[in-house]
Amino acid sequence: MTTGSTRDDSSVQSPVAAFDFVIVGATGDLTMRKLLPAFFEQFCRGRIAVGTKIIGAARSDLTDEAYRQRAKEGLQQFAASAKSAPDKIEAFLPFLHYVSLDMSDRHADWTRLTSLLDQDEGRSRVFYVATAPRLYVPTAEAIAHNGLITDTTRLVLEKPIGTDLTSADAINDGVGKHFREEQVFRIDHYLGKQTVQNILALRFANPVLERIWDADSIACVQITAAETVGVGKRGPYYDTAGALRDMVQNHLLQVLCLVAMEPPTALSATDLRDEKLKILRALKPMTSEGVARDTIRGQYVAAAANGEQIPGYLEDLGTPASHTETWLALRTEIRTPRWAGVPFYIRTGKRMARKETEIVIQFRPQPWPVFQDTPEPGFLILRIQPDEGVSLSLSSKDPTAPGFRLRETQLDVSYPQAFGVRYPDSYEDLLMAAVAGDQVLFIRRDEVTAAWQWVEPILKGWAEDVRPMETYAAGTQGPASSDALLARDGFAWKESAV
Ligand SMILES: NC(=O)C1=CN([C@@H]2O[C@H](COP(=O)(O)OP(=O)(O)OC[C@H]3O[C@@H](n4cnc5c(N)ncnc54)[C@H](OP(=O)(O)O)[C@@H]3O)[C@@H](O)[C@H]2O)C=CC1
Ligand SMILES: O=C1O[C@H](COP(=O)(O)O)[C@@H](O)[C@H](O)[C@H]1O
Repeated sequence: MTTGSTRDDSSVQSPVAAFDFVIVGATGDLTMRKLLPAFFEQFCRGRIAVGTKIIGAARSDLTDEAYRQRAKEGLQQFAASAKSAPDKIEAFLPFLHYVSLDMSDRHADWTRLTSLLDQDEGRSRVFYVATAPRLYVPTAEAIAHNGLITDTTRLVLEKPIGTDLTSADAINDGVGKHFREEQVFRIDHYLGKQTVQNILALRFANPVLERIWDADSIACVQITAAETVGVGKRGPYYDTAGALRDMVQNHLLQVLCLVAMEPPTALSATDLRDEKLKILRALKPMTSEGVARDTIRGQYVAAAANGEQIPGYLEDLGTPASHTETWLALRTEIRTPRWAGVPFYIRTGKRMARKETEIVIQFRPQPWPVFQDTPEPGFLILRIQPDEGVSLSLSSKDPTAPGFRLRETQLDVSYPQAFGVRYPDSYEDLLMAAVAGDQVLFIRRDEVTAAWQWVEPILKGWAEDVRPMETYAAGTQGPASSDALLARDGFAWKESAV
């Protein structure tokens, strides 16, 4: 893996060879909040060579100067290093250029964009499509039509890749007419998170863990991605997606794959993605009965929490009715020898009680009684965000009590403390990996297909209402029925202490 090292915040690294990076959708939310700040952080670390061009493209009529001014305001608001290094912003802005262009229109005037692009065939050229997904194929076609695809040209596609298997196939087929699979970089920003990449390090660099990483030792796995925010400005998109398409089909299935996969032969894009694909294909298919039994969906309603009145989803959206789930929980299994019979639970939602993304590995209990107290089940918790780290709970002898009384204690590693650095945003690694042509952190077409194949029966079951929508009060962990999903198997959600 060429990416993923944790960096000393003060260290300056050597620049990568100058490249051309076209952001299609350059005035949008994603560009301002994530993409430009990511490049800026890389610039602060010395990674952006003189001669690099970051070319914003959108239909709005802007000059380079006006775009740089917008970018500056965006960086001041969203870039982590903007406050400590304000002078760097001025030094970074000249790398930015702007082209006013409808990138989905092959017959528009592409001369300015063409003239900005370097003609050196060996130079890395990236088109990052940060527009609505319906523009992905027309944009790829227009780029091809205007003769801008070299051997070292890459196309980065934002999620979502489709809303179901058919639409995903249409996007993949459409861009595949012009770009080879090795040139297509389907982004999943969870793979850019250091803590997600660290799942591989924990598992495959620590034999003590890998040896107990199976159904003999592990009783269940819980993956939670809880957000406190609502749908914000992205309501119109979200209402057509819902939590299953927005979080599970991509991010959380990818996380599950990293937790469950067999060791790859090497950390190459092919080996890693082959192993993830095997897990996606081994997920127990959801039947209609399975959807009714093993899934729960919910929508948040207005509630008071922490002295604050939180609006419901319909108020957030400004609509009288919606059938979109803002929360879900599900149970699945992986049909491999390693995982036979181990339930994997996934839970995600908006407007939950706390922001936390974590993976809980619950170990099997002690098979014979030694102590009068029943030891707590052992847990290994991988904290993806925001309190990045890992903890292992151990039953320990309570020194304040007579005899052998047991208490749960923690071995805890906080990554920011251990490494003493700012944690880079996930887009930093991903953008630079796309420039380098390294696909290890990107999703291959067959993974997208397999993920949709598994998700589709759930969408169908929900469309047929085999599992009716529930509501949950904003600011809570979701509908009460989610406890029953685990209780049935003798488990409970492991909630972090607050
Ligand atoms: N925002 C986020 O947090 C996330 C977004 N995404 C995905 O990223 C993509 C972009 O999202 P977001 O930034 O929120 O969207 P926005 O609506 O904020 O921005 C869309 C951008 O596309 C430009 N645009 C629209 N049509 C064209 C066109 N024909 N040619 C060139 N530019 C065009 C718009 O500018 P103009 O109107 O001037 O052309 C604008 O810059 C979507 O696919 C979204 O699902 C994924 C994960 C998170
Ligand atoms: O892709 C998305 O992810 C975010 C959550 O990302 P995180 O890095 O903050 O965990 C989610 O809010 C958004 O709805 C979804 O589209």
